Amino acid sequence: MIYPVIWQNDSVLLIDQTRLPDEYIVVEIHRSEDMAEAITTMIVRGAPSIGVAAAYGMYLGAREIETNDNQEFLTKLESVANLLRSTRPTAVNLFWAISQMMRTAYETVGTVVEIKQTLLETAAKINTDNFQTCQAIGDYGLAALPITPDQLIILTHCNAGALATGGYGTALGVARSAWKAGRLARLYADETRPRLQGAKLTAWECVQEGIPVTVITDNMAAHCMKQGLIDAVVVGADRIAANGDTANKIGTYSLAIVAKAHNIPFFVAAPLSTVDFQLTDGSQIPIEERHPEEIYQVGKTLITPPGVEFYNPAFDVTPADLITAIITENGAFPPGDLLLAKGKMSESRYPGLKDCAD
Ligand SMILES: CSC[C@H]1O[C@H](OP(=O)(O)O)[C@H](O)[C@@H]1O
Repeated sequence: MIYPVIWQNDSVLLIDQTRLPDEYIVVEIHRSEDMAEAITTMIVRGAPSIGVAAAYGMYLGAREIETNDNQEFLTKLESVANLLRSTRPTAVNLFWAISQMMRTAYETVGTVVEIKQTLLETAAKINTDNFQTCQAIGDYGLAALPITPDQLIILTHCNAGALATGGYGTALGVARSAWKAGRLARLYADETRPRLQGAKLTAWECVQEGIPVTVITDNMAAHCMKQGLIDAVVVGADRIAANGDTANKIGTYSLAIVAKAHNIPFFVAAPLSTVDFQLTDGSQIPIEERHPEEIYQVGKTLITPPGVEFYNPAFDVTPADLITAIITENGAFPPGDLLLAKGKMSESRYPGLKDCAD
């Protein structure tokens, strides 16, 4: 099993996702500042993964605060939270995880030393819970997939796999569950310009586990659908508004339009910690813009002449009416029924779910 974020020997180990598939490099993170850098530079990436990473980053910052005064500790911990909040704006899981860690710090009755220990335990719980959540998403997704006489071909976009989560994956979790159940013939993976998470990361995960995978360029998806090669599209999410509008990797919106045009079911797979119930619709989701170098440079090759300008939004928003169902750890729901999905979650699990403030 692939775990992108591991606590070991008093430090956080991250699979460096910028080095895959050529090299499998693990980096050790000891300080919150280095964790923030790892999130910003996408050494660790994927909405749930950066939530887990931020949670451990909160602990790494907390353990460096030298005081026995609880109020001074909490004030300084807010500074750690603000540093981690400044890394990437779109994935609400980052803000949700930080919110859980701050809630833990405020609600733990004890010494600063005891609060620090509880913070480490909370980060570990967010990590292991996400793995279990993804397994539930995978199994509910399997049940939601179309029933076909033959095995299915699923198309996915970017990487919503084990690398993007606490393990197992969301969209790839559905593919894994279908593969284990003998219902998946093959996964088609959009390469996903400009960062190529599909070609580099989704393909790598499939090869590691012997799941048949075909990589296509993003502009081939419509042709594949027209040829009848695709039975369903399953993607991840970075932030979902209360009405089901979903922010995900750039290119997801056009994929949803093409799926609709070909009457192919389009699923979003995401934990409920990805739903921002404070947003009424997708127009309020902040969209990260990244450095244009990601567009004009592929490896060491420059692909555009000097003198051009660039626009590099890392995400787009798919309207709820293009989404067949949102698959959560509590089941698959129409995009407009997310409050019903949340209602099925025991409040005691994450009381802070409702305050995923940025
Ligand atoms: C499990 S959902 C992961 C989600 O995050 C990715 O974005 P990035 O690679 O920029 O962190 C992509 O949108 C995936 O669908």
